[in-house]
Amino acid sequence: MRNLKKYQGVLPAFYACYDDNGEISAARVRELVRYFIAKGVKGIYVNGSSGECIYQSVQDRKTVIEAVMAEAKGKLTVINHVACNNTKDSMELAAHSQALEVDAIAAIPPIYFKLPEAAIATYWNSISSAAPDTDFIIYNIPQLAGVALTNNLYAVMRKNPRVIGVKNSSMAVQDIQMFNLAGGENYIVFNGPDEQYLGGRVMGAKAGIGGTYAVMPELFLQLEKCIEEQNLTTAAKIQYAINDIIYKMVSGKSNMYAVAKEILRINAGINIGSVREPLTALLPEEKYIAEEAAEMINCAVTKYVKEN
Ligand SMILES: CC(=O)N[C@H](C=O)[C@@H](O)[C@H](O)[C@H](O)CO
Ligand SMILES: CC(=O)C(=O)O
Repeated sequence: MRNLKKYQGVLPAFYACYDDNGEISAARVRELVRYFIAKGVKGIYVNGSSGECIYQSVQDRKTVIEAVMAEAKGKLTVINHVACNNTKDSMELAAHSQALEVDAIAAIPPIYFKLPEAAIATYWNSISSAAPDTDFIIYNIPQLAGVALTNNLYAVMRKNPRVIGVKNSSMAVQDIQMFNLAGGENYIVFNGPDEQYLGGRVMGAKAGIGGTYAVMPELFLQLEKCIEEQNLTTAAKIQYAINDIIYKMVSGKSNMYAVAKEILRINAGINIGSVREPLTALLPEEKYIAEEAAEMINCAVTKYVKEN
């Protein structure tokens, strides 16, 4: 039986950290890692959607994970998403990740061309073969990738001993049940949608990876604690509060990650720049959205974390 304990808990998705010219800043990456260590999260998910991965060059992504590992090694579980939509670059990043001793690599399926499942399996297995001593996590995010992980494809992938589970970002919580039943105890399913962390955990996810945890890690850690203690009434209240905050974050035209980065500036004093085009930066007339969300987070932390 595999020991998957290091993956269990709250794992924020790591944001792209830019300097004032919009280039990756290693120093700002390191600052954000230190913030997560101080917050007490289990680990981080680097270079995923929240890391704006598809807008980063191979070198950008290497710079990010190198800076992450310089701070995080031995302190956080680190999962690096390495898929680049072509096998060659993805394998290069996989090998680079293994050399840096990340805990696991992850990959979305190839997007744009509609490939048969056998080609998707070959893509993932080729990537995994470039990191032969590193755990591999399948990233299922059909609403963005345009391809869904099926039970059949998952069964094929489990023949690869490096595959340890699925980060499931599809919106249906029963998908978590499906992957959990298929893999059993030797595999792990990560909840994707932050809005249903509670639902995902109840349906069998043992952990969560999410794009909004970074702005409110205390709330997700408290939610996780309530779930572990089977205090589901309070857990539901915290989940509702989290969802109000997320709805606020996405209520305008600005990209959600741009809003999140502004919240980090307001609440944590951390400046990691904005988002890379074609994502929409925080519009000046929508700064209030970040300010209101930041305030909502502080109120919820006071109510559910500090007063408990
Ligand atoms: C579609 C998408 O990006 N899903 C992310 C990962 O699963 C989530 O963590 C979202 O960022 C989050 O649920 C906010 O909607
Ligand atoms: C979980 C998430 O948002 C990511 O892939 O970065």
